[in-house]
Amino acid sequence: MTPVQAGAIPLFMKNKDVVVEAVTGSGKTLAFVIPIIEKLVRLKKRFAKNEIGALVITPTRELAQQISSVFSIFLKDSVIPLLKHALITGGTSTLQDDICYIKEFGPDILIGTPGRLEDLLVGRGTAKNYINTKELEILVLDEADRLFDMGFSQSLNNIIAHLPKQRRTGLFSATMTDGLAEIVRAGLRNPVRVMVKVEDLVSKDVQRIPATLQIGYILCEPHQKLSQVLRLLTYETTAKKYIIYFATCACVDYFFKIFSKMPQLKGISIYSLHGKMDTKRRTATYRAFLNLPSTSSALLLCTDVAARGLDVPDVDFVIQMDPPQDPKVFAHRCGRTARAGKEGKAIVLLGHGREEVYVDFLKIRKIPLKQLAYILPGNKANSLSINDDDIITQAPVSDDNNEALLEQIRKIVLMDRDLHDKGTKAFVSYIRSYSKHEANYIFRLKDLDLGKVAKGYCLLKLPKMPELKDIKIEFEDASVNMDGYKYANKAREQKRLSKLESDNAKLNIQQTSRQKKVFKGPWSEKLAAKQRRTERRIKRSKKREYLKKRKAEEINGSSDDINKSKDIGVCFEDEWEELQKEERLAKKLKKGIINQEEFDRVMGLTNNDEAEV
Ligand SMILES: Nc1ncnc2c1ncn2[C@@H]1O[C@H](COP(=O)(O)OP(=O)(O)OP(=O)(O)O)[C@@H](O)[C@H]1O
Repeated sequence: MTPVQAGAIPLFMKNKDVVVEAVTGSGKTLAFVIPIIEKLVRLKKRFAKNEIGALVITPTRELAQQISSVFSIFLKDSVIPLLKHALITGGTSTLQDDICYIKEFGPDILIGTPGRLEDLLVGRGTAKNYINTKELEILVLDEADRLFDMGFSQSLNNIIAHLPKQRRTGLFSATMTDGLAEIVRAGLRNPVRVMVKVEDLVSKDVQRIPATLQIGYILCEPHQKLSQVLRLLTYETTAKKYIIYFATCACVDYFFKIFSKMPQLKGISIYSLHGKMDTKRRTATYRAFLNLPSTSSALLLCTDVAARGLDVPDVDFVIQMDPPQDPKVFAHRCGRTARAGKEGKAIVLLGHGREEVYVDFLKIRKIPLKQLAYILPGNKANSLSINDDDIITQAPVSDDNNEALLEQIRKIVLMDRDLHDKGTKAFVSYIRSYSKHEANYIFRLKDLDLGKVAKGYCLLKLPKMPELKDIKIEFEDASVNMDGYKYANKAREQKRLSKLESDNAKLNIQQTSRQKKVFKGPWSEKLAAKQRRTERRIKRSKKREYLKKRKAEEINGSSDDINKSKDIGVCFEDEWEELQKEERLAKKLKKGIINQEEFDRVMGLTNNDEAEV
């Protein structure tokens, strides 16, 4: 057994509730799979088809799938034929499908994600719960701290409220919180805490990462990140399997397209995985990456959906383009390598200045990081040797090779407008995600050089977004004729062209209606018209002034009207009517009941009069 198994299994078997915290890849899965099977076997009891004896809840489908496959090893017909387990995650099957399956198959152990489990165990809306949990013996929450996060907490509370109080409960994670509230919410009774610590053999410091994991960081500018990643991928000759973490789904989509078109990465199979992918594609990608032969070179671009719990064999290198929004996820991401005693490396790219504070922030959390050199083209050998102490260098002010690389990518982007759309979406989503960092005293949007980020995303033009409004950005805008910028997909391009045509037609109509009508008559007429307009303007302003005064006097109680009217020398009875008429017409014009032409006609304004207004 691994240390965490040696600590947790006997306690769980002795009917204790357990809270287990042990570093990534230390074997926590077996620490609950074995006691669940052992306990249910010892019961020597047959559960009814709609009853279950154990429930394992995880935050992601992939993790549930993985745990289910660990159960399969033990519950194959020939080994323990009496117990059955089922994977319930939604996404690929409907609720009705799941109910039919359970009715027919009658599993004793359910493994799943909170949403679909809630539907089955508690029922939702008018739907009734189908599964009977009265006989439930064990509840396990894997990646428990994540399950207690806002997104899952309601479903989790509903499920837990539905389970019998007389049960054993186990919480497992590499980053269990100390929060008592969570333990109470999960309904643990007198829980025993199992913590497996790792000690650095040299410094004797306790750390929260596996002893075989080395974590390094490279300082660079936002527009140098891409070249650093590409150099890491091409220079590290011994590594075969990489995982690269990005901040958002849109970033994964964009860089997946870019990486797939880079000649430098020819020969490496590239996969992408994120939460907004269609479930079938997501499962297929995960399986394909999982089952790759150990000799093939492969790269998985993903979000934090693949940060926790996934046990992909032989991942040599984890690269984080950016630190995660939730600092707890940092150790989980790194922990996809260096599992079960194997060696592994993880690297995070940080910006100069404020972001460097993140290193100390992690150190306090017992996650030690070592600075690595900015990788220049050609310096393969020592740039990645995390053990080498004298390799600390700053990124060079100019890196011609980096500029050439960005230019190369911009050319790729120019080949398909879809890449420009994806890049813009990725950039916008990145900025939004950066502004939501939990450690926001380190990651402050106002300190981020957005121009350099845009350059690093190889944008051809800056998008309009509120975050960019008041910020001064230095950005070299590539002069692209957007109207002529085509989609590689023919149907999409055709659609764009049709839209462009109709937009242009609409614009023309608007422009024509707005265009001034040019006066083409003789000079003398033009002058007379101008004279008439000036007179009218004077009259109108006098009227307005008079009416204003009159109103003020009405309010003040004075009634010396006639004298006042003589003072301003206006015969206002006629003009009062004219003014009222004009006002009525102006209202109609505003509401669109009449058009400008009718207004002019009724008011006695000729086209010529109006021409220069
Ligand atoms: N006793 C053991 N002997 C050898 N290998 C083991 C043992 N227990 C587990 N392993 C292997 O160790 C690897 C990691 O195990 P597991 O996925 O359970 O880690 P974990 O602690 O849950 O990690 P994470 O925190 O990332 O979820 C797996 O490949 C597993 O097969």
